[in-house]
This record gives sequence, structure tokens and C-alpha cells, in this order.
Amino acid sequence: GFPPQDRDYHTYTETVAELDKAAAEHADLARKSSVGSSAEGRDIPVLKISDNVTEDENEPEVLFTCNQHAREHLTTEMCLHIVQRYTDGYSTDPAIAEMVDTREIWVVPMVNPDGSVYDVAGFGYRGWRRNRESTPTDLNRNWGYQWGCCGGSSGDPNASTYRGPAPFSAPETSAIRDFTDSRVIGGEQQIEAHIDFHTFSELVLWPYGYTENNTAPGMTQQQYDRFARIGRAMAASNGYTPQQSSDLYVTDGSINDWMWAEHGILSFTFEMYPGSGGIEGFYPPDEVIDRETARNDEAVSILLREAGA
Ligand SMILES: NS(=O)(=O)N[C@@H](Cc1ccccc1)C(=O)O
Ligand SMILES: [Ca+2]
Ligand SMILES: [Ca+2]
Ligand SMILES: [Ca+2]
Ligand SMILES: [Zn+2]
Repeated sequence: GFPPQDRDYHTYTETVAELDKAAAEHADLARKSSVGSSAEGRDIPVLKISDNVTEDENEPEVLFTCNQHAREHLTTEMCLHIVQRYTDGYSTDPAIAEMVDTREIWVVPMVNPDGSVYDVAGFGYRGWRRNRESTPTDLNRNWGYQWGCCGGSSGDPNASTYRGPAPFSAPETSAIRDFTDSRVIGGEQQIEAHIDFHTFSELVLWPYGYTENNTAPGMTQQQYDRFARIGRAMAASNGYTPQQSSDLYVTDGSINDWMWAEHGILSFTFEMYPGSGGIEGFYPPDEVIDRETARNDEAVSILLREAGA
């Protein structure tokens, strides 16, 4: 578990309990289900938030994924903050109620539960990034669009950016893939927009990551411009720096490239607080959780509104 001075961070067990609590306290708005299991057999839960939550209504759907990278624990808090805000806030905030009534929101607070558990299981933080397969995979290099194409990942099983032996070889990425594929109804992908939360550097990133070109097959200038416009609007609200992800460095097999190219989902990465630092940047004190999760409230609202536009 977390050390006493950081006890406000949620462990896997506490995260699952939070989702169960939200579903129990707001049975009309929130329902927990599973997208599958991790390498070590942990359930990977997803919470759906919407009015008439047991009905699949014809409303734009939006996905939030967190904690692909084990040590990036602030992202789990970000997803749990979204859960809390859009359930508890329903009865008090008309803008929240409007979004919950007219969208279907999916939240996956822990994509990589095994890695998250492992990172805090020792006598101090382990700085762990990948999953906990026998040969650990960097989940954010294991997605199947342009997998391993372009020097944006490693084929070395010992490397921190090891892409795995094949696309979707990791149970965690294949679980989220299957869930996303299942949201194609009548030939139409119901999910319109997505944010994958990471730490750190305070950035809003959009695809493609595999190429430094702004346009490429499956990304026209108009589509790029829409990513940039929305990315810049979100960054203006939280003070992060907006850029194409390959402006940072080239990555291949990232979640964003697959979500966009495969499903046409407006998919962003947020790199949260802090803006800079060394390994300690992955472990901000729990005192910053409330401030640094609420910092993204407006950006989340922007994306939810854009999904219905
Ligand atoms: N969180 S991080 O330190 O691993 N950085 C991310 C940054 C990133 C995220 C999505 C596409 C390209 C790059 C990574 O996957 O390398
Ligand atoms: Ca503290
Ligand atoms: Ca609904
Ligand atoms: Ca629906
Ligand atoms: Zn990350």
C-alpha cells in the first residue's frame, strides 16, 4: 500500500471499493462492469455514468482511461475525481446534470492494476512503469495501429518501452480494445472522444505519435486542425502545453493512434502535474490530489461538450 504520508492515494482494492460505492449510492446514474482481467487475474473495472444507466441510449459516449503506467498514481485519482464529480454533482450542478443526461460516460480508473499494486508493494515506491506479465510490456506501446513501425518503442524485453511480442499481446490492452470494439453498434462507433491520463509534464497531446507529420493516412488537415483546436482549448483551461504527441518524441503503438485510426475517436493524452522533475515527479504528495485533479474539470467539460457537437 501507500506510505502513511500518502495514504490519500487509492490502492487497487480502494479504487474498486470507490466504484462500488458510486454505483450503490447512485444506482440510477452509475453502473460498474468489467472490461476483462489483468495478467495476474485482477478484474479491470469500468464505471458507466449516465441517466437511465442500465439503458443503452442513443447518446454520444466518452471514455476516460487512467493508469496505463503503473507509477502514475495521480491518474487513478483523476479518474476517481471524474466519477465523484459526475455522480455526486448531478443533484447540485445543472451543467453536470446536463452532461450526464445527454452523454454516456465510461471511466476506467486502473488499466494496469497489477503494475499499480506492484509499484507500492515494497518498502517504498518502485518506479515501475509496465505491466506484470512474465516479460513486462509497456502498455502504451502495445496498441495495434502502426505497432513497432517507427522506432517509437523497443523490441528489447528488458526495455521500459518494450512493445511486447505482438500487438495487443498484453491482456490489459486487449481488454480495452475488446471493450472499445464492443461499442460499435450498427456499424457506428458510439464513443466520440477519449482522454488517456498519464503523468507527468503538464501536456495535452494528440495523434499521431508514430509520425512527425501533421497529416498522414487517416488524418487529414481538417481532422488535425480539429484536434489542435480542441487540444488548445483544453490546454488553455488547465495551463498545460498543447502539442502533437510526436512533437515530444515519436511513439508507436500508443493508445491514441489506435483509438483515432481504428475507430475515429477524438483521442488525447493528458500528462498531468508536475511540469518537470526526476523520478520524484511520479510521486507528488497526496496533498496535491484535490487541486491537480480539479485543475482538469473544465477540460473534461470541454471534451464532453465537443462529443455532442
Ligand atoms: N507517461 S509517459 O511518461 O510514459 N509519457 C507518455 C507520453 C505519450 C503518450 C501518448 C502518446 C505519445 C507519448 C509515453 O507513453 O511515453
Ligand atoms: Ca500527505
Ligand atoms: Ca443516458
Ligand atoms: Ca449509447
Ligand atoms: Zn505514462
